Amino acid sequence: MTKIALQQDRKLDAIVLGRAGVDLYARESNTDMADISGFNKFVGGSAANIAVAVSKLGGKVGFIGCVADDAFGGYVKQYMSGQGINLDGMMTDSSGSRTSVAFTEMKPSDCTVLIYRNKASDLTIKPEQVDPAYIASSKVLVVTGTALSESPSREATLIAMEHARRSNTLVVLDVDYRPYSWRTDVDASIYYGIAAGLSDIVIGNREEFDMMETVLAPGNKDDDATAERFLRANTQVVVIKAGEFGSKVYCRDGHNFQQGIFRVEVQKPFGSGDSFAGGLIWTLVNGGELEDGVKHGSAAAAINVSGTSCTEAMPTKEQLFDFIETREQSL
Ligand SMILES: Nc1ncnc2c1ncn2[C@@H]1O[C@H](COP(=O)(O)OP(=O)(O)O)[C@@H](O)[C@H]1O
Ligand SMILES: O=C(O)C[C@@H](O)[C@H](O)C(=O)COP(=O)(O)O
Repeated sequence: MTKIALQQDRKLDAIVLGRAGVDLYARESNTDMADISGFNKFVGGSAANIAVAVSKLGGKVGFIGCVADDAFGGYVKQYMSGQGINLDGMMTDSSGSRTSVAFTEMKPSDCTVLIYRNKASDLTIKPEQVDPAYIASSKVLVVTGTALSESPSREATLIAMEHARRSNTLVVLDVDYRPYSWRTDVDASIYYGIAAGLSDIVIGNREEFDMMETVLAPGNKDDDATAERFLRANTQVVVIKAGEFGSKVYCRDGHNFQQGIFRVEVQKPFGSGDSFAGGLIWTLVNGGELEDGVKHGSAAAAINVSGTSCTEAMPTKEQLFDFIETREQSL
């Protein structure tokens, strides 16, 4: 079993950096975008989803991001603070940028998710708006990688990671790769490479590691070789997620293991990665073993994909343990 060393004397368990926005989910299941009659409104965005996941499990969570100075921005902040999330690092931009908005179908597979991110407010966050003392008040900094896609958010993210390293705040990178946010895969792989080297734990799926290997190992599909390549600099753990095939975990000391999934009736595929990260991080900040963290992440993801939203379908601690007790894992 593997323990991840963490500073314990911190006010917050985790600060998540990235986008918080509005998610509009189709009212009808198994219906194409063109035929949907309307949408239900929730708060979403990869980073907000992870923050809510950790908070609902009982963690003390903060957030670094930016929303627009408008009604959607207000809605996102109101919901997140209602979830007990500290918003000292949440900025509001009045320059005409827009809070990220996602529209989704509600289908178990081949599910369209359209994200409107023209002039996205989250990407306007500036390095000088990132407070090193805030980062030093947390056990973990979780970075969602889309924040690296554009300046000034890119520089804000890199300095946040640098502050975290200086204050012994554990850094987790959730790759969260959205191809349309980047000019080219080469650009993306270079910035992700820098960010991965600043991270203690790197979490991504195979396609995301393919992108990160664009320059260094184009065409590689071998998870073992990928892990070896990324277990460098500060990185102690690499997690390679594989949807219905579970996940593989590699540690710097040579230990590795796999985690299967908990089979459920899937309502929609999105939200799995964010709930997985939430369950894993919540376990680690509470002093749990890495193996248990990955199992909790896998269970939280299964619960989430069987629900009809991302944030609202994140489980509480009681729901998570009840679920694990009553379900079989398929390995
Ligand atoms: N259909 C599913 N049923 C149960 N668990 C799932 C399912 N899809 C994904 N998961 C769980 O969620 C984790 C992350 O999902 P994955 O799709 O790999 O992430 P991402 O959305 O970031 O690509 C998986 O490793 C698995 O544990
Ligand atoms: O990340 C977004 O901006 C929108 C999300 O809230 C959305 O629901 C989604 O696609 C989450 O997917 P995942 O990150 O692949 O789990």
